[in-house]
Amino acid sequence: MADRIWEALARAGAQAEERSLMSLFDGDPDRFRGFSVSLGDMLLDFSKVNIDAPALAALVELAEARGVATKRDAMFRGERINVTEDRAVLHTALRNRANTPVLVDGEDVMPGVNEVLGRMSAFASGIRDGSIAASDGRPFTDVVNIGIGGSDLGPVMATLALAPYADGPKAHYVSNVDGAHIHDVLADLDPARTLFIVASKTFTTIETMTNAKTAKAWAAESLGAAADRHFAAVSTALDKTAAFGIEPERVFGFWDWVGGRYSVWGAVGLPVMIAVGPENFLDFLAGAHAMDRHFQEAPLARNMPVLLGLIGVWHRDVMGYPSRAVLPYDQRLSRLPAYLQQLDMESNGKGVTLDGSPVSQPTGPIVWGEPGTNGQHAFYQLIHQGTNVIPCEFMVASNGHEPDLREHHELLIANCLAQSEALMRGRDLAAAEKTVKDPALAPHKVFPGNRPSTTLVYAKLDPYTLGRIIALYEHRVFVEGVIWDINSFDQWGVELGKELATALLPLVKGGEGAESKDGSTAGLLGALAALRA
Ligand SMILES: O=P(O)(O)OC[C@H]1O[C@H](O)[C@H](O)[C@@H](O)[C@@H]1O
Repeated sequence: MADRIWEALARAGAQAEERSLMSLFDGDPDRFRGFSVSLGDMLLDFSKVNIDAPALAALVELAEARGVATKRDAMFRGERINVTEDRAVLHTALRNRANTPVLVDGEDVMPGVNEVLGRMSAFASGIRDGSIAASDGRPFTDVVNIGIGGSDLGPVMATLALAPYADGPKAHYVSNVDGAHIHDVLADLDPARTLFIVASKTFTTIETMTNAKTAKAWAAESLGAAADRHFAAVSTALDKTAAFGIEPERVFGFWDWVGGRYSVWGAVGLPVMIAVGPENFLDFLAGAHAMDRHFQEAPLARNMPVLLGLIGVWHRDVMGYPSRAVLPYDQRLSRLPAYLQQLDMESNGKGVTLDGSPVSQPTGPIVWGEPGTNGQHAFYQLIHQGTNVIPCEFMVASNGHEPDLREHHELLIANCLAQSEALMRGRDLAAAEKTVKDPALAPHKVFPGNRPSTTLVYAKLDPYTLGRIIALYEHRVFVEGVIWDINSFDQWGVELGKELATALLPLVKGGEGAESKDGSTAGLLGALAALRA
């Protein structure tokens, strides 16, 4: 069944190679309506993807044949779909604002979810109003989250995205084990007014533990034993947070059924909640919940995450494009590409199917991007005229948060729409010749065009909309993972480097044994040792 659909898709792809994107609009005046999908004020336009109605129908048929709906329902029901770690996948329960029961092994997880959310809200409110004070009784002015990967990227991205809503203590983030990171963050802070949140699902991650120890020593240097009152933790490993000396009432837990890169909706979101307040944080959850409901209820052919996933599969597997660019025309989404790199590439950068056999087709693409308009003045050259076709995913709000700067926003929107139009239209040699005096220059001014893009528009980047955007991308990754028959919820690929780093550390410190390494690694160890000041 699926083979037949793939064959039909391959034929559709060959046709698309021969056809101009513009011709699809010529043949269908209603194309925008047919090739876009809405959820409230949010609209995803995919009419500038080189796909026609039969190809779209074949993709939807593929989603049906691969069991996207059944697997989606199994995820929401709490089945152990993360088979290699034997875990359920229930980040959706963290934002289940309907509070309907969600069972794992027959037990409803919602009371626990609500309890942590309630404790987070009380703690965040206490920090914000000063009733939970620093050791000298004054309010905290700064919060430093120490975490990495899923315990960092989500809160960093969301804190920046929701900056207009931030009225609490200032949030800072330390992730890199490079001492430069914690050094530069602490340089401007007063230990007497700083709260640290040590966020680590496992509470073993070497970067986070190293940074946490350094932070503790820094705080203790001026506060002595009172430094303990400047620490909180977010983890699933409550024994380890206790061993680190963090009081149990300052520990916010989550569960093994929440993957790190899917964890911003729960305790990992604590620094965001402290910055913007519990109400805004709940709006963020409500937005994600609205997208969850849409994903569960809308027919596949009108389902935003399903369609975005199918477009991803079309570009990756049918058209053979190796990467995709995420281009938010929204400065406050400038950390979204980095966030999506973990979400997408750690989830779908896999080479074996669920049963361990090699995949038979390309899986997750390379995801990258920067906000527009900055990207236009940097890498868009390659997107327009380079030799790879890079599908672009634009996003832009109808309104900024700065009503006095409306002209800026109009320019932003004009640039966003101009880019997708230029990518689609291109400019042929005849048109290029008209723009130059010297005909030898004309080929340099040719734009191949026919370059696909999607555009997501929304009223305003508020907490509810941010929740919808992130949940949209989470489910898109899920849909693609189901079609590729891979496990989107494990991350074995990050292990080998960690093991080797542990083994290399004694050699970096000057220990014997470099000769047991390959020639390059031994040579680099020697070169770095020789340069050591
Ligand atoms: O939250 P932690 O247990 O400290 O993990 C932090 C990160 O490190 C791991 O190596 C994984 O690649 C990520 O998925 C995870 O988010």
